[in-house]
Amino acid sequence: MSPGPEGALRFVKGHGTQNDFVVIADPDADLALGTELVAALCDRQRGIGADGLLRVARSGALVSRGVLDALPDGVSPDDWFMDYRNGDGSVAEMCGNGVRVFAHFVRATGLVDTDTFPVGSRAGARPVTIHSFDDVHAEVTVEMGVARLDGSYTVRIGDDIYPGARVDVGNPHLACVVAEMTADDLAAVDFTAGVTIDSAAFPHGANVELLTPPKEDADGGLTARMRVFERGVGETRSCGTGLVAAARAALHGRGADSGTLRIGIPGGEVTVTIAPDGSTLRGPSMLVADGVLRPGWDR
Ligand SMILES: N[C@@H](CCC[C@H](N)C(=O)O)C(=O)O
Repeated sequence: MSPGPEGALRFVKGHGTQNDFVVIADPDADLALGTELVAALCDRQRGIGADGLLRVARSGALVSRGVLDALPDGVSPDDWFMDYRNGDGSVAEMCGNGVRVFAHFVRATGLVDTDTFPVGSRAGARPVTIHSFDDVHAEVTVEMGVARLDGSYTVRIGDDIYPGARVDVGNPHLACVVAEMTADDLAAVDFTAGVTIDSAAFPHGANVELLTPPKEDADGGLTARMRVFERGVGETRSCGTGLVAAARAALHGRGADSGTLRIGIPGGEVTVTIAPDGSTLRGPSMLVADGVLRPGWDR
């Protein structure tokens, strides 16, 4: 898939647990993806509408075009690179749900013909395993790297203050495991009342997660529920890096540096496994629609 005749642009719409993306294949990085263009494409009234945009390009082409200064850690020039943008047009280092959708897209369109391969991101290479896929559905595990705890901070949401942990998953998070919070309490939190973090502690902003304390289910597994307010987007129905950050913080609160959590978010459920030397995120991807932007759509 590539830009079509007379400026027509093909896209696919996909989501990972309802964190939704416009996916554009641009192997040679020909498109000038400016902030305004991305924001317009992701706008739910004047564009296609999405939480973010995934450009599918060869890593080496992004360096040649000056989109990337250099290849990130572990990324080779021929690797497919997820050039991720938030819905407001800003660039982010990583997107966990985005990697699942990206991997599904390159596998289902035949750009890749194996079930394990690396996906390039600004945070470094993120190896993936495709457990199953067809043109619409896939189940994908992403190796998300080490989730690093980095101090305690708070967030104000409306009139309420929540303590949390700063966690680096390649992008910045403030993960708040809220003592005694039930799923109903979590559902009642009003992000529209305003979400304020300490800008000195988070000079580049942060994604904010609220998580209920993990509980043991009938099988002895740990489960929790989460909501997220994303940098560059607002509340989304899921955030892969946020789920890893929240799982890391929750296990740490239980005195553990490894373990597995099933976490429910408004858009579905994923499984996160944390270990001292890395973490994984397993969940679904859906490719929902193919489309073509009409020339002049943005004027
Ligand atoms: N939804 C994503 C995270 C996208 C980037 C984030 N908003 C940021 O600015 O860091 C995910 O699934 O991880």
